[in-house]
Order: sequence, then C-alpha cells, then structure tokens
Amino acid sequence: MRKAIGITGGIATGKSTVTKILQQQGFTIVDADHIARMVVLPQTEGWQKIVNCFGTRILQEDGQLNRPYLGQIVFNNPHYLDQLNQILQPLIRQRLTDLIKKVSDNGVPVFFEIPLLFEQHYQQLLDQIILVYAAPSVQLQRLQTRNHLTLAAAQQRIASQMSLSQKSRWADFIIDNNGDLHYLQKQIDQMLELLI
Ligand SMILES: CC(C)(COP(=O)(O)OP(=O)(O)OC[C@H]1O[C@@H](n2cnc3c(N)ncnc32)[C@H](O)[C@@H]1O)[C@@H](O)C(=O)NCCC(=O)NCCS
Ligand SMILES: Nc1ncnc2c1ncn2[C@@H]1O[C@H](COP(=O)(O)OP(=O)(O)OP(=O)(O)O)[C@@H](O)[C@H]1O
Repeated sequence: MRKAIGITGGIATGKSTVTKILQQQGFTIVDADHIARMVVLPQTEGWQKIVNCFGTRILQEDGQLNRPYLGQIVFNNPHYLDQLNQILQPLIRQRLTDLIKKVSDNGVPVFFEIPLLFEQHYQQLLDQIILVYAAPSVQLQRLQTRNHLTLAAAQQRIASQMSLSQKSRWADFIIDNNGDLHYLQKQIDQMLELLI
C-alpha cells in the first residue's frame, strides 16, 4: 500500500520539529521549504523572475536572496505575496508533485512537510494528512521568539495563511504541540501507531 503522508500546520506550529523527530527515527522526509529554496538559487529561473519583479534590492552581496528582507516585503503586503506565489508555486509544484508520485506502494511511509498543503491543494495527491497544531497564543509566542518579530509582524504572518482551525477540519490526524518536547514525542508515537 502506498503511504505518501502530508505534514502541515500553521507557521511556527512545529512542523519541522515533528519532521526532525521522524527523521531521527529513520523515516524519509521531503521538505517543501527546502524545494522552495532550491528553485531560487542564483541564476535559476525562479531567482531571475524574483529579481525582475522585486529588483536587486532583495539580493545579498553574494547574489543569494536576502530572505528575511523579502519576507518583510511580502508578509507586509498581500499584493507582493501574491506576486511571489505566482512566481514560485508552479516551480515548487512541479518538483513536489514528481516526488509525491514517485512514492512506491511498498507500505513504507514517506512524509511530505508542506506548509501550504491546503492553500495550494496538494491533498488529492496524498494518502493521509497530519496537522501539527498549536494554540494561537503558543504559535504567536514561538513565531515571535524564533524570528525576532514584533507582535504586529508575527500576527501579519499568521494572517497570511489559511486559519489553523479551518485546516484542522480537513486533517486525518492532529498532533497537539502545545506541550513540551516529551509530550510531542508521545503524540508522534500515537500518530505512528494509528496511521502506519
Ligand atoms: C518569503 C520567504 C523568502 C521568507 O523566507 P524565510 O527563510 O524567512 O522563511 P521560510 O522559507 O523558512 O518559511 C517559513 C514559513 O513561512 C511560511 N510561508 C512561506 N511562504 C509562504 C507563503 N507564500 N504564504 C504563506 N506562508 C508562507 C511557511 O509556514 C514557512 O514554513 C520564503 O518563505 C519564500 O520564499 N516563500 C515562498 C515559497 C513558499 O511558498 N514556500 C512554501 C512551500 S509550500
Ligand atoms: N514542543 C515544543 N516545545 C518548545 N518549543 C517548540 C516546540 N515545538 C516547536 N518549538 C519551537 O517553536 C518554533 C517553531 O517550530 P518549527 O520551526 O518546528 O515550526 P514550523 O511549523 O516548522 O515553522 P515554519 O512554518 O516557519 O516552517 C521553533 O523555534 C521550535 O524550536
């Protein structure tokens, strides 16, 4: 049986923390954020289109994207986020779809960490979907701390995604990441028992 399992959630709810644990347990992980970084490496089609759209101000001296600066621009203005999405989502989709389709039917699960899984409609390609949930106050606090954002900037980033409560309704399994890492591990063990 084929097991291509999507892992999603909201920004900073703990998707990468979960996939890191799964990777340590020997599972294969494909990370859409990693693909998103590959398609904007200097001189690639994605990089060129972003420079054409946003100008060279979004580049570092070495030609790489200045990601925190581009993040400030797009998460501050839905119009710019829309433009970035129009450039990057087709490039990400092509690679991600290929990788999902390659999962063999030997029953060994492959986990796909996809932040915009529902926004970009990847659900039809996946066999099961896990959502990593954190309460709004926990999510806000973790995002502010990790990215050194003001309250307003963190709220804006959360608002740029579909609401977590909406996503929760569509998931096959919800991992509650409101506790400590020990509690998270227990949730992951339960998920593995149920889904695999
Ligand atoms: C704006 C960018 C340059 C900021 O880079 P930065 O290194 O600071 O953040 P990073 O890439 O690690 O993303 C962090 C988180 O932001 C959220 N996020 C990223 N892109 C988006 C987006 N287009 N819309 C809403 N939320 C997003 C996700 O929860 C993601 O996990 C970067 O996020 C980006 O290129 N985004 C577009 C690519 C994308 O859509 N990635 C998600 C693939 S499903
Ligand atoms: N159970 C936990 N206890 C304490 N801190 C946690 C826990 N889970 C995650 N964190 C911290 O919260 C922050 C966000 O977690 P993580 O980076 O895994 O989220 P994410 O959903 O992958 O974020 P993004 O959408 O931005 O990629 C990180 O700094 C992480 O170390």
